[in-house]
Amino acid sequence: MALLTLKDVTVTYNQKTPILEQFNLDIAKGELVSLLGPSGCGKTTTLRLIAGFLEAKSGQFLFDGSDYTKVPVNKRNFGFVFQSYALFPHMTVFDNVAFGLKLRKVTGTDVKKRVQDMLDIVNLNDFGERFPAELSGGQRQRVAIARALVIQPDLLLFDEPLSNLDANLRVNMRVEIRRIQQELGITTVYVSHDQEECFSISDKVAIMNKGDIEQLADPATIFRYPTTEFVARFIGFSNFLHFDSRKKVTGGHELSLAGQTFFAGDHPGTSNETALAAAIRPDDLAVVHRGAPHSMPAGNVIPGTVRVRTFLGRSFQYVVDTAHGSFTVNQEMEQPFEAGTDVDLLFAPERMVLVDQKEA
Ligand SMILES: Nc1ncnc2c1ncn2[C@@H]1O[C@H](COP(=O)(O)OP(=O)(O)OP(=O)(O)O)[C@@H](O)[C@H]1O
Repeated sequence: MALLTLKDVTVTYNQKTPILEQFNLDIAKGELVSLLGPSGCGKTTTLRLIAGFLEAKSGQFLFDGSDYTKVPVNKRNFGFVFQSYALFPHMTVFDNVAFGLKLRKVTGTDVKKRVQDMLDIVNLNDFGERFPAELSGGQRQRVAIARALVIQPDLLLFDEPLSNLDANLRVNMRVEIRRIQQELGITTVYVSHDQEECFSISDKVAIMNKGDIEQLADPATIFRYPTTEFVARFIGFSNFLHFDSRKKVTGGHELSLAGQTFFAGDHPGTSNETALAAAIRPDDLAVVHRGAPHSMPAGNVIPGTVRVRTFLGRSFQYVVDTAHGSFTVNQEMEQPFEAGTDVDLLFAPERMVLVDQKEA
C-alpha cells in the first residue's frame, strides 16, 4: 500500500490554466522517488503541494492512511532540504540542527543526543561549534540534511539540493544522500533536473512533461525501455522511426515504413501494443560500408551517407543522412568513416524500443 497518494489533484496559479491537472502519484514507504523533467514541467509545484506550501484546487492528498489535503505545513512532520541551504548564519552548526527540536519543545539532554547523532550520520561530528560561514558548500548542505532529519520526519523532501555544488562534490553528496536515506529507511521525494543524479540514487523516477507523469518506473527500466517518444528523447534516444502500421508475427513485430518492412523482436520494449514509433540510442545503431555483409533482417537496413563525424574519445559519432531523415550513431572503430562515405545503417531487432508518440 502507498504511504503517499496524490489523487486527481489540480493546481492552478493565478486562476490561469492548471499546472497540474488530475495529477496522480503513489509512493511506497521507504522509497526514494525522483521527479525529473524539463524546466517548468511542474516538479517543484508537485513538491510544494506535498510539503503543504501550496493548496490544490481539487483532488486529495493522502498520507499514511489519513487525509492530509487540508493539513497545514506545520502539522505535517516533513523535512525539507532546498537548493539554498537556508541555514541561520548567526547560529552554530549545533544550534542550526537543534532548531527544529526546540520548536517541538524537546528538552536539554535529548536535544544534545539527537543533534549529536545526526551530526554523526552526516559525518560532521567535530563541526558543532562552527558557524555556517566557516563551512564548505558540501558541509553546509550536510548541515541542512541533518537539520531536516533531526525531527525524525515522516517524509523527506529535496528540491535541487545539489545544484549549488561543483560537479565532484555533487557526485559525493548524492552518494551521501542515498546512504543516509537507506540507513534511516526514510521515504523521500527528490526533485532535480539532473538526469544522472536522479537515476543514480532513486528507487523510482517519475519523468514529467507539462504537468503529467509520462513514465514512473525504476531507473533501469526507464533507461532501457521508455514508453513514450518524449521520455525516450529526454533520456538520450536520439533516433526515431515513425511507422505507418505494425503487425504481430512469430517472434516479433513487422513494422512498415514507406513500403519497407522492419522487424523488431519480442522484448519488454515492444510490449506496448499501441506504439507506432521506434526509438534507438546512438550506441545501439550500427554503421557499415554500403553493401558490406551483415546479419540483420533485410528490412532493417537504411542506406545513407555520413554527413558529420565527431570524436567522442572511446568512439566516433556519425550523423548519417538517409531518405528517412538523419540518424546519430556512436561506434568504436579502428578506421573511422570519413564524411561523405556511403554507408548502411543497421537496426538490430532487439534494440528497437517501440514508443507512443503522445506529446512528441
Ligand atoms: N508562484 C507562481 N505563480 C505563477 N506561476 C507559477 C508559479 N510558480 C510556478 N509557476 C509556473 O508553473 C509551471 C511549473 O513550475 P515548476 O516550478 O513547478 O516547474 P519545475 O519543473 O520545478 O521547473 P524548474 O526545473 O525550472 O524549477 C511553470 O510554467 C511556472 O512558470
